[in-house]
Amino acid sequence: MTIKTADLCDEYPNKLSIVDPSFLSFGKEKSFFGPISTVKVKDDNVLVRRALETIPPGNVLVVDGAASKNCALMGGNLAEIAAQRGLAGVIINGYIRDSLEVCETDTGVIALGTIPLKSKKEGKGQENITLEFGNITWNPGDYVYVDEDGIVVASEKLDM
Ligand SMILES: O=C([O-])CC(=O)C(=O)O
Repeated sequence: MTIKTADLCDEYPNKLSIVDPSFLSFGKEKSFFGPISTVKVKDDNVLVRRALETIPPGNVLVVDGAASKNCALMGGNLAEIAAQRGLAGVIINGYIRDSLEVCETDTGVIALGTIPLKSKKEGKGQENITLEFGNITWNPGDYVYVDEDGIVVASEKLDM
C-alpha cells in the first residue's frame, strides 16, 4: 500500500495530528505506517533494543529520546533487528549512527540526525507510555503514517 500523507491531510483534516517537520528519513523504507508502540529513554538504548525485539510485527516503534544530542540511540544493528522482525519502522526523537548501513536496511527509520557516539546500556526509561514531542501527542495504539512529505498521526486506522 502506498502512503500519501498529503492525500490523508486532504481527506481527514480533522482526524490527523501533523508532526513538526524537523525529522529526517534514514531507513530504506521511505513510506510506512502502523500502530504505535512507545519507549521513553535518555541517552540509553537498552529499552529501545528490547522493544525492537518484542513489539508486534507491523508496528512502528516511537522513541522519545528527549532530542538529546549526547549519543546515538540506534545504529545498523538495531535497524537490522527492526527489519528482520518485520516492524514497519522506527521514529526517534533523537539521533542515530551507522547512517550508511541504516539507509540500506529494509525498514523505516526517522530521526533528528546523526552522531557517531553510542549510548549508555543501563536499561533506564519507560515503556508503553504516552509521549509528547514534535508538537503532538503519541499514544500507544494510535496509527502513524510516514512518507517523503512528513509524518501524521491518527487515533484510529484510516481507510486509504
Ligand atoms: O548498539 C548501539 O548502541 C547502537 C548501535 O550501534 C547499533 O544498533 O548498531
